[in-house]
Amino acid sequence: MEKLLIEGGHELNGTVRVSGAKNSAVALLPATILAESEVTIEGLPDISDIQILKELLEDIGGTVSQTGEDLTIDSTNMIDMPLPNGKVKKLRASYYFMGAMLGRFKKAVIGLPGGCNLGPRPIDQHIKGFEALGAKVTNEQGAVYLRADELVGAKIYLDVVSVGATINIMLAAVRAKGKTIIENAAKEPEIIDVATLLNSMGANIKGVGTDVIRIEGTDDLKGCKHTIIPDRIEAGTYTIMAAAKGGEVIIDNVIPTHLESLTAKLREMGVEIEAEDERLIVRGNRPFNSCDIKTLVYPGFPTDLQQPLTTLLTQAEGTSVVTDTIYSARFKHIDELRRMNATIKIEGSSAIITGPSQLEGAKVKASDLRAGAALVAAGLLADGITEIVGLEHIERGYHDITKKLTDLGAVVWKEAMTEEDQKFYQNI
Ligand SMILES: CC(=O)N[C@H]1[C@@H](OP(=O)(O)OP(=O)(O)OC[C@H]2O[C@@H](n3ccc(=O)[nH]c3=O)[C@H](O)[C@@H]2O)O[C@H](CO)[C@@H](O)[C@@H]1O
Ligand SMILES: C=C(OP(=O)(O)O)C(=O)O
Repeated sequence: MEKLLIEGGHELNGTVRVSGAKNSAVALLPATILAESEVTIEGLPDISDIQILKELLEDIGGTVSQTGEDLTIDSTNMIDMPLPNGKVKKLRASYYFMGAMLGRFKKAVIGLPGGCNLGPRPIDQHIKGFEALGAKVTNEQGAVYLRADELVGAKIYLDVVSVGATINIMLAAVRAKGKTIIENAAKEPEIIDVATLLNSMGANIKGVGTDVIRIEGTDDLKGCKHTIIPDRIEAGTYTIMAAAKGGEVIIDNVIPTHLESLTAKLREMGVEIEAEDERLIVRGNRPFNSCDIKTLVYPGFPTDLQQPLTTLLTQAEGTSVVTDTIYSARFKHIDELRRMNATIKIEGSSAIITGPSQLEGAKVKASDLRAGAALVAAGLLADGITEIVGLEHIERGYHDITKKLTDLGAVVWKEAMTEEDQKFYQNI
């Protein structure tokens, strides 16, 4: 087991290139099951979620070959192998095997998904959608069993705006007979990316990016090539880090409109940001103004950037309130930030941050992916050395964060955990 060490205080300068979007990638790979031939996805991030999905595709009989950041998946010989446990529990997006396998085989057995522990993360809307398409869905000993004689298009109204349910229903509906309409659909850019791949395979999906998606089903899907969109959450994380410790940092390979909710808030705080076609130029200008944030579905402020932004708000003058309306308990990073001398209290689904605080290096634990990103940002700002464990969470979503930060001038390295560390971290 390794820990990440950061010597705080160093200014960041230079260019960081953003990788392909995790939340697209984790849906694009299962979507290839539907093609029954060869699909190439270009520009995938090198993160542990992708490694696991690759293995799951091989477990059901797929052939996966890799050239640099590109994967080619041949799904011709895949079978409806049950995937009840083990790897599926290591990530959230294994739930996309439900929609994709149901679409292709009309049958699937998939363990309940894992992913970041952010409080309750039900999948009732996914199941409601599959049932509306004609599947019988049961839950037995932690696995979801799905079976349909045939899938028939239906009108499905989502009670909750859900990224996962919107994509999962799309995956099954592209192979259903007739027309499916998803109402109150989510509008995140990753959903558009998945629909673009499916349409390149021969699907007929209209309306993605709005809250009504119309799908005309077909069994005639084929192989294709697709380039993934850049990761707006990784880009946002580096933008926040650049605001905290720039210097001048260029965030390269971004779609600036995907980040407008963040850049608007950062400008309100006093951060200087120039947006060009595919890059952001960020300059950290102290003092920072305090501001209030409420996470919302896209195009609102993303919950996945709430935790890293909280770290930056510890540097703002006065009181800021961060409210998470998507995951009301997504605050596991707060105790760790307090350990580093931040002044933050939690009231209901809000964190109330009073700044500015000089953060101090400490031994802290990343309990989930974006908590990890928040702690890395705190380590860059802190006096002295910060030690972070829980790297397995960070590596689910950040392609080589150590190298990217080192290239910007941060002092960051990994070390093996000692027995003393193991004992210390068991108690926090
Ligand atoms: C792999 C992936 O893409 N993960 C992202 C995805 O997660 P995920 O797709 O799991 O998140 P959803 O958009 O589904 O969840 C949004 C809200 O709806 C609720 N809900 C969801 C489904 C359901 O059937 N019933 C229900 O009540 C959830 O508990 C949550 O409160 O979107 C989240 C919200 O932007 C992000 O934080 C995650 O990074
Ligand atoms: C919550 C996240 O991921 P997942 O849904 O994969 O757990 C995230 O990317 O911040």
